[in-house]
Amino acid sequence: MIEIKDLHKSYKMGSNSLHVLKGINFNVQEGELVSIMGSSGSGKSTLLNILGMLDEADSGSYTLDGLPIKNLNEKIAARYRNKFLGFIFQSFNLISYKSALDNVALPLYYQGVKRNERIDIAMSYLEKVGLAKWSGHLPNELSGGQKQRVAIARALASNPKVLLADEPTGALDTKTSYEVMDLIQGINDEGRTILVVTHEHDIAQMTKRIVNLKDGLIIDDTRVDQIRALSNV
Ligand SMILES: Nc1ncnc2c1ncn2[C@@H]1O[C@H](COP(=O)(O)OP(=O)(O)OP(=O)(O)O)[C@@H](O)[C@H]1O
Repeated sequence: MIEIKDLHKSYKMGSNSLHVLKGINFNVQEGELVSIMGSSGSGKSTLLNILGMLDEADSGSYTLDGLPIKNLNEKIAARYRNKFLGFIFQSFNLISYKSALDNVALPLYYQGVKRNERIDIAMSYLEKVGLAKWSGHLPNELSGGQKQRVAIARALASNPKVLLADEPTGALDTKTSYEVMDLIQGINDEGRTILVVTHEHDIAQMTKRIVNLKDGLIIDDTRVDQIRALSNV
């Protein structure tokens, strides 16, 4: 589903340049649930932004579902993003003056889906995340966990192949974090490919594979069941 080869990215700062990704290689198969870990500044968000087609690498290649992602004009990039990718953010990024239902329906509006159909689809995803009863509520009438559920329903509404989650539990307490990860696991069990950026080890342990970044390089890439097997020895 995702193939990354020798990816490099630097940021220019005046006459200096900061080399953030220094040759990243990794593949994600369809249906995987992968966490990307690493300390602050290791390049996690930079990598996620490139995977999300919000930024481009300086060199190397990125292939998404067989399509090379390079030099796309913004219109085509936006079409690919809508078709392939759903985003979940730490701060939920819900529109404050729209109801939960309208927030979930918004990506469908941009895809040109008719209003009645948009509402039906959005409602079915709110049901899926357990929030049908809250459909008419504004984001500030919801708890953090409920807001993240709405954001997950919104990410799913356009039926993307891959979900990209940037610190999805970063603003939540421990119990709510585990509930949101349970939901993410359930969505993955249905076959959806999911990448989760997190700096929390407990959260990464709830995925199936942990990729560790350090100073712009992958220093470890391990299946969680192997870690469990080793810790049981
Ligand atoms: N747009 C930018 N311009 C200049 N430097 C940037 C930019 N974005 C990120 N950086 C720098 O690149 C490095 C990697 O940042 P990045 O946000 O990818 O790390 P991260 O692992 O996600 O960190 P955190 O866990 O703190 O979010 C940092 O030193 C950061 O200051």
